[in-house]
Amino acid sequence: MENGAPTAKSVIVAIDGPSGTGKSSTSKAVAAQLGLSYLDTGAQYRAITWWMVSNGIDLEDPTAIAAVAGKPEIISGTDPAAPTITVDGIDVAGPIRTQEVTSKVSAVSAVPEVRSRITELQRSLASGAEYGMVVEGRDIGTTVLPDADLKIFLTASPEARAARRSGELKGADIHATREALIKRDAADSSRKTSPLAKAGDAVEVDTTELTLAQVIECVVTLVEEKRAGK
Ligand SMILES: Nc1ncnc2c1ncn2[C@@H]1O[C@H](COP(=O)(O)OP(=O)(O)OP(=O)(O)O)[C@@H](O)[C@H]1O
Ligand SMILES: Nc1ccn([C@@H]2O[C@H](COP(=O)(O)O)[C@@H](O)[C@H]2O)c(=O)n1
Repeated sequence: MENGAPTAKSVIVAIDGPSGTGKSSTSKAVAAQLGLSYLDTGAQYRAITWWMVSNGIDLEDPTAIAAVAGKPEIISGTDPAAPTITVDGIDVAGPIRTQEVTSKVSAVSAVPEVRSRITELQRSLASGAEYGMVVEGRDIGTTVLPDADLKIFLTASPEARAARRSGELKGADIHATREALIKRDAADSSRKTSPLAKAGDAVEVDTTELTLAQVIECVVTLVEEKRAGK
């Protein structure tokens, strides 16, 4: 307690789910609203994939990927109002969103040496967040932060997710977008090391029929209830 006023206890929130379910948009808004830090773990896997592509690593060869997994220096800025990501000092926020990186990231993120490297970074950032952090990804509740105070698993129908993504990628074919989402989820769910999965103690929120504002409100309420010890 400071100046007689109660201070909110630090809180760690894990938000997982398949692609396009609204993890990033929800996590950023919840973190901003509650004064927490924010970590986009997908951006970290995209960043290491970008580095591998830029350095001509054979992404069909998991041994080649594993051999260089420790080389790039990846730094994530965790302010939800302006999250950043650099690789060896280069701002890669734009390049990590290209179709090339998106189509290759699942192969890189399936390699155990890549996962242990990135998981270590994630745990270190979460433990250093003074007021707590909203961490979003695929394996946060199951593997990275199994002791998180609150775990959320977002879902939505493939049709809703494809429509959201096609709205972002102007002119993109909705059927091709749907197939690409399903393919990436299948790869992420079937890998051996920490696959995309709902933690047993996660709260599942189906966002198909909800607006983004409704999802944010739902998660903020869950965090507040958790903080109040309900
Ligand atoms: N409930 C919602 N209703 C409508 N649009 C939404 C909703 N939630 C998110 N969106 C929109 O869907 C798109 C994808 O959302 P977002 O990037 O947050 O998903 P994601 O789960 O983080 O995806 P990925 O894992 O692929 O990075 C964004 O354009 C976002 O504004
Ligand atoms: N905890 C995580 C987060 C992400 N990945 C991999 O990164 C890819 C990109 O994620 P986006 O959220 O930016 O779409 C994703 O498809 C996974 O391959 C992961 O493995 N674990």
